Amino acid sequence: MDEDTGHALDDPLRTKGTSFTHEERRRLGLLGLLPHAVTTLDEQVRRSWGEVRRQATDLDRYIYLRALQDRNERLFYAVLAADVPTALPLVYTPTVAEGCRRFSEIWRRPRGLYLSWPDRDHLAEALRNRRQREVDVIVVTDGQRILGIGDQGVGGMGIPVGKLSLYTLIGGIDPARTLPILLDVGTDNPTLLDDPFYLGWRHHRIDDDAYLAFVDAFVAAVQDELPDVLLQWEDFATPHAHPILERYRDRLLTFNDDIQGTAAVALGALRGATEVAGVPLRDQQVVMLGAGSAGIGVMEMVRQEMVDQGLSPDEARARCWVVDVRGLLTGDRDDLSDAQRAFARDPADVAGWGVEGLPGLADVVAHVTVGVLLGLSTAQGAFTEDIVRTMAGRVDRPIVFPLSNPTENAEARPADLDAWTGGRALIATGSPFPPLHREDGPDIPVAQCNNVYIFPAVGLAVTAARATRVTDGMMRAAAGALGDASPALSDPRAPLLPRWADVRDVADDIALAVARRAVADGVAPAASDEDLRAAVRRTRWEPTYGADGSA
Ligand SMILES: NC(=O)C1=CN([C@@H]2O[C@H](COP(=O)(O)OP(=O)(O)OC[C@H]3O[C@@H](n4cnc5c(N)ncnc54)[C@H](OP(=O)(O)O)[C@@H]3O)[C@@H](O)[C@H]2O)C=CC1
Ligand SMILES: CC(=O)C(=O)O
Ligand SMILES: [Mg+2]
Repeated sequence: MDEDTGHALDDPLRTKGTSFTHEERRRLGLLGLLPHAVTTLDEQVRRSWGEVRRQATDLDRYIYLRALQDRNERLFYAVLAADVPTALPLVYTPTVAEGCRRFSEIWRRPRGLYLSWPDRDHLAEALRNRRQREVDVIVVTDGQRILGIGDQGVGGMGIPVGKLSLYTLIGGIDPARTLPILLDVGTDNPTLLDDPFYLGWRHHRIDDDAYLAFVDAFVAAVQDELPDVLLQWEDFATPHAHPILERYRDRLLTFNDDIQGTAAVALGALRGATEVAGVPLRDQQVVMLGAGSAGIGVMEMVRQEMVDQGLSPDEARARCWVVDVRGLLTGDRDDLSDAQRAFARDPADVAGWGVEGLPGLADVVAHVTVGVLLGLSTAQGAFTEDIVRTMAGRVDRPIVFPLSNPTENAEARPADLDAWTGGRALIATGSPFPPLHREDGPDIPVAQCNNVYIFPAVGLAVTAARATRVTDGMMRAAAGALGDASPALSDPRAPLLPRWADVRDVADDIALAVARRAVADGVAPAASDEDLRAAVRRTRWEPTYGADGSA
């Protein structure tokens, strides 16, 4: 009984803490190990929220919730589910950014796998040591581009842990079947290299061929051990993100969240926005500030959507403008990747503008009737009052999405956008912001256009449908289903994306659309809609206590 006793109380996936009944306590050898009272899960949830609120700062709340996750996973998810809008900013952006920055300082217990360069010849062994035997979803990062806060080395682990908790909360993926992984190939962050408490491999980053060989070895180990797993790449720096995706997308069940997930959520939010603006995407001029993985990924999907709405590829391209830290992407630049080059403008397009050097965002907005302004640049405040007022002087309903994370990286604050446009801007942000105040009616919530609307549903879809690949069509299907769920389609004053209270129902709808497309694309076994719907339902894990303490 001794070992079982330890398991029932200490195993975070099985414990019920004070909710073990007296009968269970006798049967599992727990008698005397708990105070007498038997609480319900609901009481535990309320008590935990009291604890969360009593913490002094959001970082303390993050630490409390992460500790709860390590202690009792079902309670942790029941706590999150009880108040998603309050919980999300604590376990995800913006607080997770602080959790990553201070990862070594706030370290409590291990979770997931740390695959370090010095152990490169033993990756398969390390993978075999995982606590979870069967795994549906891996989220992996190398910590180099964490949100908009750069290289966090081993601290990047906060992101796979956080994303996977949302796979469970929103997508219903069984937490026992999720695996966060950190590839520790060093860090170029001088603060971390100098930090005596830094827990990662204290070394500058490995790069180039050696880096790619390490990633190859990691993928080979995953394929051997977990051939059916969904492998999500997260927060890789742009020079690695695209090449890695291209290398594996036709060989594995895999996708890059920053490139593809962000694209799908942005397109989903644009659906409601263009509807309210009364100008379809095919008739908009779209400007993206930021030409990293996320910005280019979004623009690729935007352009494809314009083509689907009837434009030729060249016509669609002519409506897309991408600006990075140097300025507009133009064909005469020699610093562009292939993915960026696809959006480079002919220098002749801007020759008549009379601008010295490369046009910047303000120049583009001054010379083009921009209807959609998107930001994935990490550049705080880059959507200035002048830029936004100029844009709003040309179009009735300017669509402005400052999407960079965390909060301090946003290209503009919604309240400012609202003021500068006289309430006409259609806004969505990457991190949460307070609602917009209205004198003549209720406050208007700001949609959070974050890939969290997409990746949990994609995970649910591929798990339920037993898909073997993530196709572009599946990501488009996700965008379409999310767009269909936009509250703004039926009420122009409503937010562009669904309320958090509805996010799990919306995830089911997205998952069904993605699963259906997986079958249509031939990457999942044939199944009827009814079968897929039932599979989605069956796959969804719920945070409840079973009838006894054994499972
Ligand atoms: N809302 C969401 O769901 C998501 C949001 N994001 C956010 O998007 C941001 C970017 O991510 P990602 O693309 O991966 O990051 P990158 O660092 O790869 O890309 C940033 C891009 O912005 C450019 N840039 C930097 N500073 C400026 C500036 N002052 N003016 C104009 N352009 C600038 C960079 O140019 P250069 O390379 O020349 O320096 C680069 O092209 C992050 O903040 C991230 O958190 C990402 C994914 C999802
Ligand atoms: C949301 C997200 O994936 C990012 O900011 O990187
Ligand atoms: Mg990311």
